[in-house]
Amino acid sequence: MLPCRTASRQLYNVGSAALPLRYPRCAIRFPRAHSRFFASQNSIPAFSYVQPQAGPDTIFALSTAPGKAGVAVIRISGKNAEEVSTGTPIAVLKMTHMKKLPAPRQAVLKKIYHPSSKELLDKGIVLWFPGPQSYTGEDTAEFHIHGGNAVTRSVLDALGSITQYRIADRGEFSRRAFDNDKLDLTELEGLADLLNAETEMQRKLALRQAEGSLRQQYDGWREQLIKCMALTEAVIDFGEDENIEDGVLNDVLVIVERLRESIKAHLNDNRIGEILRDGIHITISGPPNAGKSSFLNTLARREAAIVSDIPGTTRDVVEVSLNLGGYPVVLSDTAGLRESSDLIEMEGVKRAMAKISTSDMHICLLPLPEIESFERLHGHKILNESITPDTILIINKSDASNTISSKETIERLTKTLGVRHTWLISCKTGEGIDQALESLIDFATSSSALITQARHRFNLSACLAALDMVADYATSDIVLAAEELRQAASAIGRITGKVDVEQVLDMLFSEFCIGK
Ligand SMILES: Nc1nc2c(ncn2[C@@H]2O[C@H](COP(=O)(O)OP(=O)(O)OP(=O)(O)O)[C@@H](O)[C@H]2O)c(=O)[nH]1
Ligand SMILES: [Mg+2]
Repeated sequence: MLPCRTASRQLYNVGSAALPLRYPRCAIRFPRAHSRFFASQNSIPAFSYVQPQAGPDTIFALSTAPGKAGVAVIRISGKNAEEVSTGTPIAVLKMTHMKKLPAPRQAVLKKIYHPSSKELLDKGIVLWFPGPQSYTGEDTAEFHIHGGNAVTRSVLDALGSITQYRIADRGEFSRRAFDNDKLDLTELEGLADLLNAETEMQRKLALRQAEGSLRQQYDGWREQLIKCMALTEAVIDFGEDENIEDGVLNDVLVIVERLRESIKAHLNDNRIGEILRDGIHITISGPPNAGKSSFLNTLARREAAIVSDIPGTTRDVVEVSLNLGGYPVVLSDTAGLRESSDLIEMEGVKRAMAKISTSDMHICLLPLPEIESFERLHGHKILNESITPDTILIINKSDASNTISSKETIERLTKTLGVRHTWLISCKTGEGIDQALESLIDFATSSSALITQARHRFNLSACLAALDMVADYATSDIVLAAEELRQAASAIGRITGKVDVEQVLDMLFSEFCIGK
């Protein structure tokens, strides 16, 4: 099987001209569907197969933040060297005066010298990670040195003096890890998010993704699709052959149906992953004087918005960025919703409505003392327009009215407005605030793998659309069904960065023993 694989890799690089290479090597009859397969490889997006970087260069960079620090880590990565006299081993040996490389992954304390002038630069820890058991998959070394500016510069200069050593480009270590199949695109995105995470929840989400939570899920789906592709191709080419079992197509449809359900459920997640990554946008709206600005200030724990008993105090949108229980939140206070002849106030109302429509979560705040009149008037026009079943109704000023006698009114209003959640609070006494906060946070809790990027959602939707077509074509035109399966697999492959025809062939060979 190995020569086959090698030939196939060459195919990727040189295109269809190299096709005949694999036939004599594999000594198999090559069916017509496979030529269709190869022909379609031209449509694979550029990043689906990443050409390894040309040249034998070894890269190095300061991996810790620049500036004064206790320790600075300099990382070096180069192609796996056959001999210790090339690539990464050179720096390790020449700069520490060691006769042989240290044991892999074991810290050794060494003096560090300039490789040509032999000048002593620092004393630090040296770590050696022979490829492929390293972050990049290449031979890698780390120097943990003193974190002073002059020390780090001297060691970086010394590394730069070694032939074919160069400073790494931005993200080049990770790029090499991707090229060497150590990480897929979702893990790389998770890693980037982890470095940018500002709240506890963002950290957890990014770490889960960097650890491969999405990769496992998507790779599993892709594997299933590849199996379906192999089965369908076999039916196309050997349909009449007695080796093909009955009901193969049915098996494909069962798998496709299962995948459709799983992908649909994954897509139907209220965008929680993206929201957590980018921050939850919550808008507070309601009639004038309901206590919207007071609620914003209570959550922000500062006087971010002006509070007064004059209705119509807030005229514009006031935004505050918060960390609510580890979740990044952008909270917007808005102008009170009411009809007015004041042009400025109406502009504020317009802005409030626009904010509500673009936010991830909408809170409608009503004052308890006026709740009866709201019910009698059936709210009012603008207020009603802003409320959807996803709106969270918060009744404020519980201290200013009898909550027991209002209980029934609140229940009726909740029903009339058709909202699912209603909470009772008092910004004045703090009653119900903690529960409201907790419920707000509950909205964003989930332990499953979450979609974190619009790119994933786009490709998953494309995959789902292609799977819908598979079900449609399966009985009428199996060749088109096979093409839709290929589209579905490439859509998933575009998320992880893998689109590889080789796996389909492997699966086909193993399941049907072609050429036996
Ligand atoms: N008793 C009581 N008064 C409150 C409570 N919350 C806010 N208030 C008072 O209600 C009045 C209006 O509060 P704001 O927070 O300015 O109300 P708003 O909804 O932002 O009003 P506009 O900006 O005019 O739309 C102020 O006098 C607050 O002190 C509460 O829980 N209980
Ligand atoms: Mg206000």
